[in-house]
Amino acid sequence: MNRGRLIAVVGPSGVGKDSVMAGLIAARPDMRLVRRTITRAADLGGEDYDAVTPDAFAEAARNGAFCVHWSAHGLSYGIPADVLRDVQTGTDCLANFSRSALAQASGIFPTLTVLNITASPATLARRLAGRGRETEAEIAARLAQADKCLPSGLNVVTIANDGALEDTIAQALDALQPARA
Ligand SMILES: Nc1ncnc2c1ncn2[C@@H]1O[C@H](COP(=O)(O)OP(=O)(O)O)[C@@H](O)[C@H]1O
Ligand SMILES: O=P(O)(O)OC[C@H]1O[C@H](OP(=O)(O)OP(=O)(O)O)[C@H](O)[C@@H]1O
Repeated sequence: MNRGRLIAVVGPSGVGKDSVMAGLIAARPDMRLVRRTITRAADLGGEDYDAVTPDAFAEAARNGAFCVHWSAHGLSYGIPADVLRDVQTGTDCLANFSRSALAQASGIFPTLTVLNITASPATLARRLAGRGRETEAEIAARLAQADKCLPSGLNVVTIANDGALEDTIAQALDALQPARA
């Protein structure tokens, strides 16, 4: 079977995951940019997501709407179930992911590829404040979780995003080639 990859983009809050993903999709429109379901108020920016209530999320999860879901920052996040079908039929799918959900995802997606974005603590703090989506307390809580480890044994590409976004995107595009094993 001509399998695609689930490309899970991970890294601390404010590191630039959504920004890098936007650049990747602009250069590789053949990939699917996964639209997540999140129990976050609508229209807060940063990414296009399906905003739902906690009750609606729980019901969707019970009904099998997600292939992977997790909780973080007091929110629930779900990856639509049809991503599994797309990957199995050859489409590379790009998703903003939790480091804590990678072990779960690797059991479902044998072609899981992890794009691990890093930046210094000072860069993270500056970017989160500049983004303006979270309160100061929420930003502090996110910065406290910046150093989470990745599970061992995964296919991981690590790229620093302290410099120009264009450079990071170019490195990521290069690292994600070839598209097929
Ligand atoms: N290389 C970069 N240089 C400068 N600003 C950046 C860079 N990458 C991302 N940003 C900015 O940092 C903020 C956080 O980026 P975002 O993509 O939302 O991160 P994440 O999804 O990892 O939380 C945004 O305001 C974004 O425009
Ligand atoms: O387990 P972790 O790797 O710490 O990730 C926890 C959550 O943080 C990010 O969410 P979100 O996009 O809401 O936040 P961010 O933009 O501030 O990273 C990421 O997509 C996960 O859902």
